[in-house]
Amino acid sequence: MPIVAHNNLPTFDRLRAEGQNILESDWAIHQDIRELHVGLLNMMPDAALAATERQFFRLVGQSNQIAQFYVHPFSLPGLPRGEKARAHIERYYQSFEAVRELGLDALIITGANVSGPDLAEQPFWSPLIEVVDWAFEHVTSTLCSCLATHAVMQFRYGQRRQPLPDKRWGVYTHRVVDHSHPLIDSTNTLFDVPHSRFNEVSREQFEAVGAKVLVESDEAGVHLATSPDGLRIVMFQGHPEYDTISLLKEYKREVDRFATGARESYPPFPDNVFSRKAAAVLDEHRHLLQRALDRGREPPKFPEARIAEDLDNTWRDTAEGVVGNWLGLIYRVTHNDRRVPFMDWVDPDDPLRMLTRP
Ligand SMILES: CC(C)(COP(=O)(O)OP(=O)(O)OC[C@H]1O[C@@H](n2cnc3c(N)ncnc32)[C@H](O)[C@@H]1OP(=O)(O)O)[C@@H](O)C(=O)NCCC(=O)NCCSC(=O)CCC(=O)O
Ligand SMILES: N[C@@H](CCO)C(=O)O
Repeated sequence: MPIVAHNNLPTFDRLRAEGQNILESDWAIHQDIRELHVGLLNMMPDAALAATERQFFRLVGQSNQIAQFYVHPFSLPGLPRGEKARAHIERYYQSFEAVRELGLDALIITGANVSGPDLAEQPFWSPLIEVVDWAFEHVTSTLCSCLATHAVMQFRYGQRRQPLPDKRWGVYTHRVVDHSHPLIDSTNTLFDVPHSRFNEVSREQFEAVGAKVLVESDEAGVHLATSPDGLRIVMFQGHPEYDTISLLKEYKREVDRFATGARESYPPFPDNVFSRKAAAVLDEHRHLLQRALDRGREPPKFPEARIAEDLDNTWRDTAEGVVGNWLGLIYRVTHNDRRVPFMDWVDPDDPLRMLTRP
């Protein structure tokens, strides 16, 4: 939440000049204080469905301890679902139609697991476009994660993601590229973000369509970019919402796939995740697993608990900071009627310029 400039202390001028979020006192008095409504379009596969819910609820909830947030999860027809996940969605999720009817201030779209190279062939393609197109006109800002970013870059901006030679998988150091943007002007300038993807949209592709690249990694590429207007679509390629154990879970899944013959090669370690001690335990497991397979014996149990207790999380506080900035910016420009994306004097094509009242 912004600080109110309730007198003429020179510090306010200095902070304003830095681009800090300062609320003028006459605006503060008239601000329409209310709760914020955040949609969560959860496209993650069944095994990660509830974990992903928790991750984004946590990020939104912990980003600000004062404002009230209502998070509205919904999903899309066309995503393959087992019985349990389908029942969970039917019981606890809203339909897109119901969400659209009541309106949202913000929308988060998760990543998804897809098979096949062409996103446009996926069964969720048309429903996803419908949601994003509606949101672009009616929701103040949409935050896209990973595959959702790739989909938006393809259908809104005509830039197709490219397959990577090897899966980009691990935790990587990133730098803030544009310090002046209010989404990241108060974060650390150097911070970590997990990535887990086979595909990539490059910096050149973002820049070719006028998107603003805000956070990038030498090793992992672009993490954070926005639509050319600076706010209406916020695109993550990484997974700052991931739990400390998420990449370990994915590694364990790959080891299990090797054990059952579903993958040929033993999986590499995700980058920068395991300590030397953890790597030694996992190498030992690989050795025992290979020996069991060679002798036709039951594979040993994956040493998950031993590894989990040794993992560090080096990305969460920055993730919360960015999400807090995002929700704060949305609050400043959103209309009191939650079905209307912007207050009357905000220019949808340049909403950040209107942070100071005309
Ligand atoms: C790795 C697995 C399979 C792990 O699930 P499992 O059911 O096997 O887990 P498990 O070991 O049996 O443990 C079950 C417990 O762990 C929790 N759990 C499950 N997955 C978790 C996760 N990722 N992070 C944190 N907790 C997790 C469950 O809620 C459950 O908790 P309780 O017992 O407490 O209930 C899953 O998380 C998964 O499918 N993740 C992959 C997600 C994915 O596809 N990402 C793609 C996005 S990337 C993208 O968008 C693609 C871009 C591109 O293609 O380039
Ligand atoms: N954007 C509104 C808050 C949401 O109703 C205001 O600043 O008054």
